[in-house]
Amino acid sequence: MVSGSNGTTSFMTDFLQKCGGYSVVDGGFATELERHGADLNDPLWSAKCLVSSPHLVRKVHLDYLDAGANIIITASYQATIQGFEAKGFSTEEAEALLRRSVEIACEAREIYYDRCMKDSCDFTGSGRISSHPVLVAASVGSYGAYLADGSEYSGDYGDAVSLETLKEFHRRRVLILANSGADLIAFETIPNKLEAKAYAELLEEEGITIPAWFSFNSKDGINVVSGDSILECASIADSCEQVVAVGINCTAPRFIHGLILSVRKVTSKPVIIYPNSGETYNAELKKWVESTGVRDEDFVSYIGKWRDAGASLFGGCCRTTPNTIKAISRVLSNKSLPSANLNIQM
Ligand SMILES: C[S+](C)CC[C@H](N)C(=O)O
Ligand SMILES: N[C@@H](CCS)C(=O)O
Ligand SMILES: [Zn+2]
Repeated sequence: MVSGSNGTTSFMTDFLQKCGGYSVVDGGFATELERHGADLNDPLWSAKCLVSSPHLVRKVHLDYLDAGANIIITASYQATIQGFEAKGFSTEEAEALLRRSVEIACEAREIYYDRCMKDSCDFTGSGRISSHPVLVAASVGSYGAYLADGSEYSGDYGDAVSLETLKEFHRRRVLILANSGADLIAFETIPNKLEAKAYAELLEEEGITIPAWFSFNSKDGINVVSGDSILECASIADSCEQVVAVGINCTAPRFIHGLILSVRKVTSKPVIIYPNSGETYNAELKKWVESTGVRDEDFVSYIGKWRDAGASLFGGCCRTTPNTIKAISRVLSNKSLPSANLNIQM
């Protein structure tokens, strides 16, 4: 894997080039586990399946690869040492589960590559598919995700939580994921500036050499969910040497266009977007309020606009499915179409 600033700088641009200019990220992971029957009403949320149903975790990764994803995000969003310990696991077991999240994603990628090899897809000498290279991104969800009360949608941790609290909370987990065999770290659903700063300082203090992306969430299209300025948050990401992409996830599609324009004002790093379906989450019930989201067709019809605004990595977050990703993949590979005609047939 890359190390040193030069390698890190070109990591994502090289990858995008290999993918043909744009890259497809996977879709909602936890919500896809739920669609397959997993009960995530648990403080560990999706990380519960690392213990109870690793085969389902692998299947969901594979479904997204089959749908055309170039980047799969591990099941570690809500996997924390503190969260596992609260469930009675030892520190060693908790750390092993974090590593396991990456192993499962890597296994899915191997199965996918083997299958493609058998189907004689276009393989390069290096054993990678030229038109469909795949990265494994180790998810790091926020401190608010660990709290399991939906606070990644408020970003309000109270005055007792300082920069140091957040750095100490994430330190060991980030170190383990950075040395787990993942290609990069996905710091996702970042709800406030303090947590972005904590991640940036951690990466630097620990001399972490694998690349990372920083992805924020918003509920008004102007600021991140805490009310902190997206410009300030994205600037923190821009200043961090290890960060190879900056963007927005788990945010309603209608806010994405304006947010891409804002992010682009403060960084020339590749912009990643993976919106949710636009539905609302009830953190108490751990359930989604249905019928308020956009249909896959509508979601994907925005892709041309988001691409024109300057994004280059596209996927989905909560309540999007392999169908959404299939449609995104199809739209992006149809390069001959002008943006206004980037329509899809589902
Ligand atoms: C992105 S939200 C839907 C994640 C779930 C939350 N941390 C919870 O445990 O309820
Ligand atoms: N990668 C996580 C993000 C939740 S906001 C998931 O898709 O479950
Ligand atoms: Zn989400």
